[in-house]
Amino acid sequence: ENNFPEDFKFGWSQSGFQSEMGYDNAMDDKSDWYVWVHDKENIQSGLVSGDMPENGPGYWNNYKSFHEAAQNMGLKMARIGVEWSRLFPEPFPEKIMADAKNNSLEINNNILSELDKYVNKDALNHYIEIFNDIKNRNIDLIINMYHWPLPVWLSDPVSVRKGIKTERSGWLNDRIVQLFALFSSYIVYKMEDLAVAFSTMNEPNVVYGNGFINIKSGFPPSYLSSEFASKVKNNILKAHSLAYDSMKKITDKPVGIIYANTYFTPLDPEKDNDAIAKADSDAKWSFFDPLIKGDKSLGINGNKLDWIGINYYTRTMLRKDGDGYISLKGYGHSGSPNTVTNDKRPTSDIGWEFYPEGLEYVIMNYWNRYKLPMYVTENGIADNGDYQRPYYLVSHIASVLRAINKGANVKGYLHWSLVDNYEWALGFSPKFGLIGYDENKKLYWRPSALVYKEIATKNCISPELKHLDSIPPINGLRK
Ligand SMILES: OC[C@@H]1[C@@H](O)[C@H](O)[C@@H](O)c2[nH]c(CCc3ccccc3)c[n+]21
Repeated sequence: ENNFPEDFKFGWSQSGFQSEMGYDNAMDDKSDWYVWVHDKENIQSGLVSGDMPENGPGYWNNYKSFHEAAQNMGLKMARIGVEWSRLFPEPFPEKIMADAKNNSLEINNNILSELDKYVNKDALNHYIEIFNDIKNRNIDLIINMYHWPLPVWLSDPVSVRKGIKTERSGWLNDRIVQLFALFSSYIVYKMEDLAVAFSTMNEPNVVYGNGFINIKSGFPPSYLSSEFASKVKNNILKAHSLAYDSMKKITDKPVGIIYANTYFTPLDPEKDNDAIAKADSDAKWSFFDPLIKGDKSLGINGNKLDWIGINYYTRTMLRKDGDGYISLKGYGHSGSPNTVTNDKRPTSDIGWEFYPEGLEYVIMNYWNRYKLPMYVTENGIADNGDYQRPYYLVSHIASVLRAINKGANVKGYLHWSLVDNYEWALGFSPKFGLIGYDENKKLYWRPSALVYKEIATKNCISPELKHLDSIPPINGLRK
């Protein structure tokens, strides 16, 4: 079958912290990530770029130009993140904090209406205005509750980095389980009619993986501790589970979670194959089995997911190492920028390897294991020249279609991202946008935006574009 299903949605994904700021009145300086990227020691040590998110594309103000571009491109779905720190720049009331601390918080209608007194009304009304504009353009919205920043009254990452004991230790402090569920329920309580689906979190695995294991990633708190990493993982699993239950009391709409995925490949298929299964269970099933099948030790009784968001960019090359495995540099996320890997695959502006076939296999892995509906919620490339993106776009969308034709229930493909934005510790240099913006924040389309428009409006990869479902020609441009 060449056509995507009738109700399949092509769209884009976006997060608050990376895209909202850009004008003085769009400032949100009450989040841990804001503090983190302004921290002098983080900048001096090179842990973060020194770029400032307040110089971003300013979605908070010019969201209409983003939405106009998306509508013009024929896009029918957006996954947008809300920022806890914007909505609640000041702490929740004492009583709520105390109840959450001893895990005795009752999330019900009167506590939700109580929060009306503490929410930043301007921020709340502005998010509702933005989401109404999306709805009025017949674009379906998935609201995501958490995409890495936490309010500063919950998280002081510089103290954690320094090993200074603090109550504001973010996901390390058990109280966050109930506080996150309360926050997520409040968003549904106020915005239920504006979304077709909800996600609790974006890439929880990156939060503990980059925060406490790959501490050179520049993610807060950059504190090496596998014990802390698993503590955060467990609190996040509990928080999602409680949030799911509380949200489902207020809405029948599907509630899912969005996860960072890679396709594990063996360096030597003869020798390294059982490392793949172990890596898959460590990286994926150890997170999803508790939520879907239940986990007594975590007090989760299963069925806490209506859909799964698949984020995919590239593969990871593994080699067996004892009864474990190691991932190899030079491939996948750890290639060198703008060159060619040993597998003759081009790499992006930030060194990520071109590996579209992995997306089909990752989708099939999840489908065969859980039979849950999926969205591809992120896929894209840092490619300022738009040299590879036409090929990247078509070959990954073709990979999704192969999975659909094998029976997987994939309901949409959301590209990362519509417009260039703030790439965390790397700042503004990686250009993931189909669209860029100039010094006056005026949007300009890269050629791939027209390729995506063609696919989205025709709901298929038209014959004229089929040739792009291939590895881009590696010519003189590459060293
Ligand atoms: O790096 C591009 C995007 C980010 O801008 C999104 O906020 C984030 O959801 C996201 N995840 C991934 C794949 C996993 C990853 C996360 C962080 C750093 C490197 C890889 C790529 N991306």
